[in-house]
Amino acid sequence: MTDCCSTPGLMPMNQAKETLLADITPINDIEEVSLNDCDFRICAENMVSPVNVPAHNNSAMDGYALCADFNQDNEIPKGSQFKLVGTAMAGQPFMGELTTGQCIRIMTGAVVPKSATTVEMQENVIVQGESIITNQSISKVNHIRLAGEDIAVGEKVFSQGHKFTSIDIGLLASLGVSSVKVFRKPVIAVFSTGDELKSASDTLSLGDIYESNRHVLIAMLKRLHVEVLDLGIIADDKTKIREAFTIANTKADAVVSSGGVSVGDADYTKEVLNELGSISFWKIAMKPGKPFAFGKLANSIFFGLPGNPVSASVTFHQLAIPAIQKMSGQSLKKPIKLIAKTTDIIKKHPGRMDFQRGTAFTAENNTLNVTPLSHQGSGVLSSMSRANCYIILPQQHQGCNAGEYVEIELFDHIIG
Ligand SMILES: Nc1nc2c(c(=O)[nH]1)N[C@H]1C(S)=C(S)[C@@H](COP(=O)(O)OP(=O)(O)OC[C@H]3O[C@@H](n4cnc5c(N)ncnc54)[C@H](O)[C@@H]3O)O[C@H]1N2
Ligand code: MOO
Repeated sequence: MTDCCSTPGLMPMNQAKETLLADITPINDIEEVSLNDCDFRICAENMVSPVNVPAHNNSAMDGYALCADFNQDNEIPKGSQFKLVGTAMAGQPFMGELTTGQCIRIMTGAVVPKSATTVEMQENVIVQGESIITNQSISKVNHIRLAGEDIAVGEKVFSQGHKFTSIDIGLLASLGVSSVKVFRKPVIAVFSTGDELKSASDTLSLGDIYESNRHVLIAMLKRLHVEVLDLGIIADDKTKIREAFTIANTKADAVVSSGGVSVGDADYTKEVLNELGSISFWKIAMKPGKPFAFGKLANSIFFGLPGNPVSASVTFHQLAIPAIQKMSGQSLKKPIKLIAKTTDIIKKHPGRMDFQRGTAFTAENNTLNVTPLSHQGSGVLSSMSRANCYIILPQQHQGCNAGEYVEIELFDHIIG
């Protein structure tokens, strides 16, 4: 039996994603921000290091920098004696050089003189007056952090499209960089359509529901660190929907609506979009999310999400988020898919690619297992909230028994 809600001619999910991504032009406006403001921002140029890190050969240990002759095994034998001629601290280098048989006291991070052949930990020597004696054999170039061994001057540190992280900020600081060039954040307009939709402060009448999609979408957009233009709840009224699209077209790079994209009598979103712009495709072989629509206004990209809360969240996450990332100038990374053993039967009719919701866990024998959530309905947001992964079943998959293996995708930081 095929999927009851699948109709012939639905665009395969992967084709929909490729078509949509191919239509996105990355933002090219560049701005300069200070180091402490670049977290989550997208690098707008290929960056090379202006300096060596570390800047100088320096000691990895508190101990002694020695100038020694090494035997054939590149070692200094136990019992060798060195005369102490000075001290090097971090930030206070020893200004002279050593000759064979000499050493200096040295602290972690202090510059190692060019003439020093090795550094030994203080635990491995005995101090006798103005000399030290090795209490074990010592190998060459020990405990010296070489100049440029972390990053060499001129080495590429970040590529255009990289999203800066907290650690990257530290790395940039270690290069003496105080500001970076990043792409402007895209502005994303969001609205929900439906006469039945009410805000938390409203009293519900028969048939009304509390609106949730916009809140999910805005939360995901905030995690993406883009600018959000919240256009609120729009009634099932062509004029009001037209107004919302007109505002979005002048102020936003993309507009995301939910609801009104199916075939119901009040499903006006598609109709208005056809008037003001063009629809690239509508209806895909994806469950949940069949009526997903993608198109363009004069100045903005349009994502029309289905109204059902799970359908809206999954299509937004799977299709709109990668598109917005591309629009932001970010290099796209393919999501990591894993293979897990299902603990329960999985039901599926062929016809659409399923993104079922599951909880993945490591079993006692260290194998990755997944339990499909018992309620897979497109309106059951509570089961999505309990899930930590998608169970992805290809279009022609027909379900499987407990103990069989399926592909899963763990929820990322945008949805999880
Ligand atoms: N005859 C057919 N009917 C439907 C089909 C179909 O192919 N033929 N497709 C079904 C599928 S699949 C989906 S998904 C829905 C999507 O319909 P719409 O995008 O037009 O969404 P609405 O009808 O406006 O709403 C559906 C459902 O979701 C609730 N909703 C809507 N917006 C929100 C919101 N912002 N927050 C919370 N809940 C929301 C709404 O009250 C409805 O219950 O169409 C099927 N029908
Ligand atoms: O595609 Mo709808 O999103 O199955 O409920």
